Amino acid sequence: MSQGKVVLMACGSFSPPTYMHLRMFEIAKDYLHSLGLANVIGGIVSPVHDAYGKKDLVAAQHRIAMLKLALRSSTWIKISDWETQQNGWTRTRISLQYHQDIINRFLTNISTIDDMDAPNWLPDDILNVNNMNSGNSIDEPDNLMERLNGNRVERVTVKLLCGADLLESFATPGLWSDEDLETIVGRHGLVVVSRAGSDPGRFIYESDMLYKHRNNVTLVTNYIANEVSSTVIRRLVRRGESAKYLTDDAVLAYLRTHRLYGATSSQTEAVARCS
Ligand SMILES: Nc1ncnc2c1ncn2[C@@H]1O[C@H](COP(=O)(O)OP(=O)(O)OP(=O)(O)O)[C@@H](O)[C@H]1O
Ligand SMILES: O=C(O)c1ccc[n+]([C@@H]2O[C@H](COP(=O)([O-])O)[C@@H](O)[C@H]2O)c1
Repeated sequence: MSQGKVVLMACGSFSPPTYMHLRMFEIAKDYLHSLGLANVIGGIVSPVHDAYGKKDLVAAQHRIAMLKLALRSSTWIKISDWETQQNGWTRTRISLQYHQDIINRFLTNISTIDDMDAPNWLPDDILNVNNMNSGNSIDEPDNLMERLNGNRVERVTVKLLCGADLLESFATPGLWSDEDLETIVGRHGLVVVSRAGSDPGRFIYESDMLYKHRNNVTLVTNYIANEVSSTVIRRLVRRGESAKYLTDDAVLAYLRTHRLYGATSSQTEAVARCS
């Protein structure tokens, strides 16, 4: 049965963004559409706050600039800087809820946000509210929203899009709160893209919480496996080796210009000579 309108949101460091960070959106969207599981109307990349403190996490302004370069040809994946603008690190449950609330409030034009400018991460389809609401069946009508709006409005669910390694981090002691995980999986839902070395099906089976909510977890097999990661790119850059074709040329040029991850000036000059 269709799960209705969905926005996919990926959280992470993106330090730097790789082709796989963006590719997973395409793979997930195609899978959900081909099986009629959901109508994906947008994608959001939400880079983590600097205070997350992960090793090699460069300043958010750089990560966002690189994401903009990597996503300049995308028609449907947007970047949200909301997490990076908060006073400190934001838990993923809070971020999913925030983005979902804003989308649904915008959709129903609730008075508390009457004067709200549309955030630049809002999916284009949401901006065209009339199109959104025409001729769609409603799986779970929300009476409050219908009353407020006087229309039948289908709510949007923001689901967490992640790689299987992030799913498996749920078992890291003390990393996630049980209550948050229950909400993320039970209320939002997960779309998990396979990654070498991970067995998400078994991981779900072995977790009582995930097994209980397994209908809300979509596993997507990435048949064109690609183990590029930010770690790999940082290592190559640090060693003065080529990271070309692992991420966008413009991302590589940016990180060299700004000497990120130990990129050297000679690398910068080499790029300049070639372009
Ligand atoms: N090759 C990949 N296949 C599937 N998912 C991926 C891949 N690389 C990253 N992801 C997913 O992208 C999201 C953001 O991850 P993150 O920023 O940690 O990327 P990363 O490349 O794994 O970073 P790092 O190497 O710094 O740990 C996570 O959900 C992660 O699982
Ligand atoms: O919400 C939580 O409790 C939580 C615990 C651990 C990690 N996260 C999020 O998961 C993402 C992990 O990113 P990374 O680069 O460490 O794979 C990042 O967006 C974090 O905010 C979130």
